[in-house]
Amino acid sequence: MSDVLIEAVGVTKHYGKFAALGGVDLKIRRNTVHSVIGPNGAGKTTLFHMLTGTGMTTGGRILFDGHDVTREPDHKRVQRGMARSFQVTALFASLPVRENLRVAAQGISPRQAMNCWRAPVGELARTQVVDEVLQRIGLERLANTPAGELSHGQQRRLEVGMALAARPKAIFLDEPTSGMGIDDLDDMKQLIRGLRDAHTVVLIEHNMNIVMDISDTVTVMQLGRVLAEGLPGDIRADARVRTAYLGNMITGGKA
Ligand SMILES: Nc1ncnc2c1ncn2[C@@H]1O[C@H](COP(=O)(O)OP(=O)(O)OP(=O)(O)O)[C@@H](O)[C@H]1O
Repeated sequence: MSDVLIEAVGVTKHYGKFAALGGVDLKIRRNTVHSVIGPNGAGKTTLFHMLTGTGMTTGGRILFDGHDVTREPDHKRVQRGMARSFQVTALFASLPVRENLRVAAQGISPRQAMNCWRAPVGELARTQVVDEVLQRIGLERLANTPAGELSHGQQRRLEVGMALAARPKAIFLDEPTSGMGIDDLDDMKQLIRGLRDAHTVVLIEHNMNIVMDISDTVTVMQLGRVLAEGLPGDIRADARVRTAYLGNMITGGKA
């Protein structure tokens, strides 16, 4: 089995004449936290969309777990083991945390899950997955609390849990710490860091302290291309990266 789970080869994405991605090569190794950073408009979200199948590439290839998935729609890639973290709006506010996770573990939309005629398939296995996820996201004691009553930080952890409930090989997190208070950041950091034992994490994150603390590999994008890639320490010290960020953001207060 290859060490690489996800590979992008010369991926381009054009919107009319504008190249949002100008030929991106990327290798994401299994069981690592791989962060994608870069200034606003660098192409991070577009790259996520191409990797997860939310959008289709203009050119190049995307390989996942040894399969060429370039032309596969997102739901097919989900079946192969890719998951994106849900948005808070995808949580059922009035349903307990446990029930939200149970719905996600069924791999179907919340609305379908509300269909009471649906047979309870694999109930035991699902309960086990839900228990595992509850523990991972540190919400066991709030399992019976409606999702709408959780703090913002807890809801963001539940979003990650919703993606985990599908037992993905790769989990894509787009700014999982956005809007979080300082108290919640450490919990999220530990959660993401810990995912590597069973998952591969691809992360877009603007908080440089977090990126530098929890990443195995950092890819820096600029103007739709990869500017630099390497270990966090090397990226922090890279002169080109500092220039791209106008010198200060990348230090994350730890220059
Ligand atoms: N649907 C679209 N049509 C035209 N241009 C687009 C479209 N989506 C993205 N772009 C452009 O592609 C470029 C890359 O956008 P993208 O959202 O991927 O950047 P980003 O690195 O995620 O930025 P941010 O950090 O601000 O989220 C930007 O210049 C953006 O305006």
